[in-house]
Amino acid sequence: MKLIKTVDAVGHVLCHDMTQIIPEGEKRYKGPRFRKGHVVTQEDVPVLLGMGKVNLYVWEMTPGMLHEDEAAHRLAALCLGEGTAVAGEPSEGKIMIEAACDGVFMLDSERLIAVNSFDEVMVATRKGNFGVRRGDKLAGTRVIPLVVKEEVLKAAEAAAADEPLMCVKPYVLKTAAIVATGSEVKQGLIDDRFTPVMRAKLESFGVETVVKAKPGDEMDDIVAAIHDAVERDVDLVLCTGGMSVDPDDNTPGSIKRAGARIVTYGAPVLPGAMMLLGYLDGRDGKQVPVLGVPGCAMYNKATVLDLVLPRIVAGVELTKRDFQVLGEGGMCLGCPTCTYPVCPFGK
Ligand SMILES: Nc1nc2c(c(=O)[nH]1)N[C@H]1C(S)=C(S)[C@@H](COP(=O)(O)OP(=O)(O)OC[C@H]3O[C@@H](n4cnc5c(N)ncnc54)[C@H](O)[C@@H]3O)O[C@H]1N2
Ligand code: MOO
Repeated sequence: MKLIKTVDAVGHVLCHDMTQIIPEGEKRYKGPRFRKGHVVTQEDVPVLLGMGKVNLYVWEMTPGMLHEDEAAHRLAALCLGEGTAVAGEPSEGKIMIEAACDGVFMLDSERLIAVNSFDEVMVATRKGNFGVRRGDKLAGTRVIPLVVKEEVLKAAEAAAADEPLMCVKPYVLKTAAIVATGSEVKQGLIDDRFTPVMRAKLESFGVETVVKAKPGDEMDDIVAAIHDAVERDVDLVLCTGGMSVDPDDNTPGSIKRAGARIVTYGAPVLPGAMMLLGYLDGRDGKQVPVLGVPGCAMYNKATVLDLVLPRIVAGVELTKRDFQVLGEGGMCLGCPTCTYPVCPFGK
């Protein structure tokens, strides 16, 4: 910070707000006329002199220093992957990033930490792996001081390693089969309550249920229903029930026998500990996700399914680690009134 004559201040950055008071008349006003961070222009000089400001405290804009707004644009550029966009111009040095389409918001947590490890730089985001709508806020970023050494930005850019930190992947899976297991369901001893719940959930991601099967509990029948669904070229197969330890809980074994490459049977999430995810070879090398969804998903508003479905529908192939990391925050608190997704579940 240095003190300079106002007449020499063009191009320099103000260090604090400048209050203007016009006591009467049409232009009666009291408030900040120039904001901290404002870059003084030629036209501002007479206004400042008229406010009695002969001298100003300014940041020195020496070569190699960037104004916070320019730095904000540089930081935004690090963030912007597929399906994201800048939301307007920087305001007081902060720039916002929003979703350019519906989809699942994904970010690289490790590189985000690397960028945030530089003292004068910050990028704050919403939690990754959740569904967002077009126009939703995703992230905000700024530098902390009013002016910053360009070398700090360069270091942050190197930490981001030429890859956007975040993206919104649009939902690409369009059709599903629901295979509702259970002899009681097949025989009509109870109404099938699971299929409508799953159909509505899939629909909320734009997935239409085009095949419905009730194969009972026999493994051969469940395998045949899964194969039939894949032959009909659905994008996703969702099997309900029969996921636990009863002797006639044959769904995991059937999914395996159908030939699925099993990613996980079990997840550190409650409800939903008994979920299974595998992939089956479909037409033209397509990898078809096959889900085994435990009974809790028929009953609870939010389960493990909600934590993984956005990515699955966006065509992201999940790994065992994607499930392992769900443990922290993976316990639903069972609040009397469920406010999911505005709650800590999965966060
Ligand atoms: N000894 C253990 N028992 C249980 C465990 C365990 O680890 N050890 N896990 C529990 C958990 S957690 C869950 S979740 C459930 C898993 O249930 P399943 O997926 O095996 O569900 P089912 O046994 O097939 O059915 C449970 C219940 O829901 C009814 N059901 C099933 N499908 C439908 C449908 N389409 N429409 C209506 N109702 C349906 C079914 O008739 C049963 O009443 O296991 C716990 N037990
Ligand atoms: O663990 Mo069950 O699959 O939580 O409700």
